Amino acid sequence: ELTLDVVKVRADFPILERKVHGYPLIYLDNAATSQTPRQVIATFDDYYRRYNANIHRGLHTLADEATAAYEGTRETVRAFLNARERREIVFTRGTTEAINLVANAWGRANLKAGDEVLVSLMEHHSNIVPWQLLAEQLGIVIKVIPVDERGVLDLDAYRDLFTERTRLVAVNHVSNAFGTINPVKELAGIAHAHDALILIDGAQAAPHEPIDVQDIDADFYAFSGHKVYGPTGAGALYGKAALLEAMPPWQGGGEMIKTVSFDTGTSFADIPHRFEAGTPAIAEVIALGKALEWVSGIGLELIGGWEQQLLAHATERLVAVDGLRILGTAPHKAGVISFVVDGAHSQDIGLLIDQLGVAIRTGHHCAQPLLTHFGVDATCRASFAAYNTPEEIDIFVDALERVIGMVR
Ligand SMILES: Cc1ncc(COP(=O)(O)O)c(CN[C@@H](CS)C(=O)O)c1O
Repeated sequence: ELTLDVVKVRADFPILERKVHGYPLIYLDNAATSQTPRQVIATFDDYYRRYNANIHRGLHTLADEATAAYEGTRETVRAFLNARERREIVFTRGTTEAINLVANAWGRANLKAGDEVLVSLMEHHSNIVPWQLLAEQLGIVIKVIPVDERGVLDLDAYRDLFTERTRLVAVNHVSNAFGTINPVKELAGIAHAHDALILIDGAQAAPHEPIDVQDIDADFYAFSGHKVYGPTGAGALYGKAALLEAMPPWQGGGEMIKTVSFDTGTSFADIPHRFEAGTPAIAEVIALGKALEWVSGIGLELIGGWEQQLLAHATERLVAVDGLRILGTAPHKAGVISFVVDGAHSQDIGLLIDQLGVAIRTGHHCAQPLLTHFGVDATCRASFAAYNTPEEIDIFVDALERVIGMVR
């Protein structure tokens, strides 16, 4: 079957030529942020050289060109998520802002004291803390969906958690700490059967597999551009049109209004601009569109298949390391591996392996409740992308063996 041409892919990433402490960079922290292809980098240069202007307002050529490029990305994101309508795509800074938008614009208008929100134990803090803030301010109740010893969401417990007060399920599509891929279509069906909505945090799914929000029947879906080979500062919230239309704005300012008057009050813009107050990160949004075009040019299925091969190779090599324990052993995982090593602190491993040019992440990965449940306060985490290779994984594991020898 078709396989990804990793040499061709790597040629698009100038940063991969870098040396770190004299060693070739081995970048395995893609769950934190992915690297940026030259086509995306060039977008910034082109924008600021040729058509930088504020959007939606000016009636001049540059403003028209900037607006067309910005709104062109809305169509690119619509297609990427297979949303029905372009107006169902709201640009945000990223996943965190998207989730906060839902919590504040939908949550405050629709949740009242005693209403229940189901959140899984494997959530990232950006899909926990906004709901905790609402719980403090509105008196809503957060219930935690447990996971089993593999880091797989407990579906039976999920079903049992629903009551007539359950209004929303907030879950990630893929765990950034353990790599678990959740059956979001099934989770959505169960939520809807109980008249609850579902928000899906897609930050770690968007880079690894095709997303179809209509097939999933997601009510809200969020992702960040910088994890899908795009820039920081641009991401998107998908929301069903009927839900977005019924939501009040969450930030006030220019762009999100139709008319403003001290006498007759203010009327708000239609969706999605109602949720895009002020001057946005124009170049970043345009670059996000270019990143998604780059991904589609390679093919997400091909990227996902390649990462599965890398995950299998890395898992095979890591399980052979003496004293190493992998956390997160779901049968259905994305390219993320968390592990601990007996007798060695994760942070020490991360610092020392960096001296050999290898970039992994160590710590709690903004998933403290999950790690605490598994009895650790930190793990080492390697996460893969389209430009990684089996040879890089071998260099990583050989370096890991060396470093473990030093710290033990
Ligand atoms: C599942 C999940 N959900 C939300 C976020 C937040 O994305 P932002 O672009 O920062 O808003 C992230 C980002 N996780 C990074 C930084 S903590 C990681 O190293 O795993 C995520 O993985």
